[in-house]
Amino acid sequence: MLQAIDLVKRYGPVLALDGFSLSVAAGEIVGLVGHNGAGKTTFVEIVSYLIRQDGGHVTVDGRPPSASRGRVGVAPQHIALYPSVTVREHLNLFGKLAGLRRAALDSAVEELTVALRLGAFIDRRTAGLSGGQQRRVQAATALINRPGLLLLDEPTAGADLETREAMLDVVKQRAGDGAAIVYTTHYLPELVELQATIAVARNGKIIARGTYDELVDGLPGEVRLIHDNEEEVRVSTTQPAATLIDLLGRAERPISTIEVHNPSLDDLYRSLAVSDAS
Ligand SMILES: Nc1ncnc2c1ncn2[C@@H]1O[C@H](COP(=O)(O)OP(=O)(O)OP(=O)(O)O)[C@@H](O)[C@H]1O
Repeated sequence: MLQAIDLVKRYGPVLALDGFSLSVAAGEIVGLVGHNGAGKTTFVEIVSYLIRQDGGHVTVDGRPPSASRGRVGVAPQHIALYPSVTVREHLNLFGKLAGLRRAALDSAVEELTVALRLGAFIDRRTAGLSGGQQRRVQAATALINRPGLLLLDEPTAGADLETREAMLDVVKQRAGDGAAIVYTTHYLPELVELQATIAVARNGKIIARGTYDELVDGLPGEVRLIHDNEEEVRVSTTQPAATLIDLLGRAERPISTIEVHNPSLDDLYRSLAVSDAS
């Protein structure tokens, strides 16, 4: 559905994209991760035809971004809503712009109102909504016409639990219906929950791509125990469950706290930085 090959984008002396290649199949969720400035938003902006690349090729379902409007739903990182327009008016506006009419539009608005839990504020202007509520409205505008490609740039940034759950449920459902999804985040557990393929961007290119198990399994996590006398034990381990059982079996004092940390995105970046340098 989405194919990007060797994209290059320069901002003066800054090389924002430097041979960025990524493909996403119908029904696939790709979790695009990477440090600040890695090029994720620049990539999303090129695919959504907000900016042009200086080199490389990108197609959506075989067409260039200039001919793909309506097939691509974008929820940008920075909220872009009309402050004095209500949520319902936003959905109607974006739906009509995407070609939906009457019954189809009404049912799409109804479906998203339920799925993204917009009902309590559907007739309020967006200016008065909380950040999490605005995020949900922004996502709804991207989803309204069931586009074949969804670009969701940090759709849960600053979101509360309810917003995050609603968003993840809708994303899973749309992928199940066949949409290709690029999901940018700084939060690895979301990608685990979405069963996403993970693509790691660094310095304007994708340097690794794979399932969670392929990329993250085998990286060390940590088990931390605190005894009732406040003595602390920390063990770095690739097998947290086995290590925890072992430590509990050998503990000679009662334990007041147990913490198990799975590998984080930072652990993944560190491991890739090490393999890059070697
Ligand atoms: N309009 C612009 N003008 C100049 N430089 C830009 C512009 N947009 C992006 N850049 C630069 O391009 C590089 C890539 O930025 P981009 O926003 O794509 O990164 P990102 O991976 O999305 O980061 P974040 O996680 O912070 O959102 C950065 O060095 C950034 O400063």
